[in-house]
Order: sequence, then C-alpha cells, then structure tokens
Amino acid sequence: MTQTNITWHETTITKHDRCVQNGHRSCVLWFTGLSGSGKSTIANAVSNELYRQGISEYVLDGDNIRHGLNKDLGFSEHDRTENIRRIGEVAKLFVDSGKVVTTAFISPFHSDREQVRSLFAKGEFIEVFVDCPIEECERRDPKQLYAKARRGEIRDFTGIDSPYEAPEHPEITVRSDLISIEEAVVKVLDYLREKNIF
Ligand SMILES: Nc1ncnc2c1ncn2[C@@H]1O[C@H](COP(=O)(O)OS(=O)(=O)O)[C@@H](OP(=O)(O)O)[C@H]1O
Ligand SMILES: Nc1ncnc2c1ncn2[C@@H]1O[C@H](COP(=O)(O)OP(=O)(O)O)[C@@H](O)[C@H]1O
Repeated sequence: MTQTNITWHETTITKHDRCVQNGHRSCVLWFTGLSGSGKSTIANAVSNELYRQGISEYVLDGDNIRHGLNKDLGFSEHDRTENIRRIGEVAKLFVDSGKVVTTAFISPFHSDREQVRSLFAKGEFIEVFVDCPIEECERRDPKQLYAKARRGEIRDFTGIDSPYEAPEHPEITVRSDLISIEEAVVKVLDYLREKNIF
C-alpha cells in the first residue's frame, strides 16, 4: 500500500553535523557474496578495526536481522527482495546517524542492490563483492547448509537452486579464496582512506 498524507520532517541536527562531530564521513560497506564466502567474517573484522581506530561503526548481519526485523521473511525471490529493501532503509538511517555501517547479506539480485544504492548520495554506497568460488564455499560450509541443500533439506539455496547475480562493477572486490581475512581488511580500509571517509 502506498502511503498518503505523510510529510518528511527535516531534523535540526543534520548528517553533516554528526559527521563533523565524529570527525569522519559516514557510508555503508555493502558486502555481497555466496553463503560461506566470508561476508560476515570480513565485515566483522573491518568493523573491529574501524572501532579500534575510533570510527563510529555498526554491523548489520544477515542472520541477526532475520531473527528480528525480518523474521517474517523467507528465501523466495519476493522475500529476499523485501529483506534487502528493508535493510537498505535501515542502513540509510545508520548512515544518516553518522556511522560507517557494514552489512553482510547475500543480496543475490543485482536490481535489489542497485535499488539500495539509489537511496544514497554518490560515494556513500560502497559495494564489496566477496568473490569466492562456490566449490570453496561448499568446502568451508561453516553452517553445514550446503550439505543440507545437496540432500534436498533446504530449498532455494543460493548457488544451488537459487541464483546469485555477481556485481558487475563493485567498488571493491575481495577474492576470499586468494587473500587472507587480514589482507581483505587492509584492502577495505585503504579504499575508505583513499575516498577520504576518514
Ligand atoms: N535458502 C537459503 N539460501 C541462502 N541462505 C540461507 C538459506 N536458508 C537459510 N540461509 C541462511 O540465511 C543467510 C542468508 O540470509 P540473507 O538475509 O543474507 O539472504 S538474502 O540476502 O535475502 O538472500 C545465510 O547466511 P550466510 O551463510 O551468512 O550468507 C544462511 O545462513
Ligand atoms: N580469506 C577469508 N576471508 C573470509 N573468510 C574466510 C577466509 N578464509 C577462510 N574463511 C572462513 O570462511 C568462513 C566464512 O564464513 P562466513 O563469514 O560466515 O561467510 P558468509 O557470511 O559469507 O556466509 C569462515 O569460517 C571463515 O573463517
């Protein structure tokens, strides 16, 4: 349902004010990749390092959001699109609050990611493609979900019987089968410094 009779209220204190107070710009690092590619691991490691350096950060992680805000959603194409739409809106609020937000969602559909990108000012949405061959993700299988999907116990599993559309022009690509977690963190932080986020 489209809402009517709703007015947007500008706050007195703006995103700019909050960024000045924090001493850095805000943005979202949008990690995308197959299950087991390393999104959560790298997003968390990046956030830890940002925190250590005094940057105001926050992690939005797939499994956690699906326990609360999005617990009504499953893994159909429609539900994944709605999942990403809501998370995009939440990420926008966090960016407005002045934070460097890391998100770790498979976000398999190109159009959904581009829809989220369109919510942000230029340079605020940083797509991080955690690129890892499915064979390696399946070998890692940290939650034994590939094994279950292969046995037919999980339907619509990304990479098995549900598609993953790899980003065409991500701001950052991390080949998590070729570089270490530490090297991935350095790559992401170098990008943020190069773009004068902090
Ligand atoms: N069918 C199916 N396909 C993919 N993933 C599944 C599925 N069922 C459960 N899981 C678990 O849910 C996590 C993915 O949730 P996301 O919110 O990131 O997915 S999506 O962006 O809406 O596609 C995913 O987490 P990660 O392994 O961290 O990616 C899985 O643990
Ligand atoms: N270079 C790497 N980058 C990220 N994760 C790695 C790397 N090498 C091994 N791993 C392991 O792969 C697994 C990735 O799991 P996870 O971060 O939960 O992936 P995702 O969030 O994409 O599902 C973890 O057990 C992690 O320790």
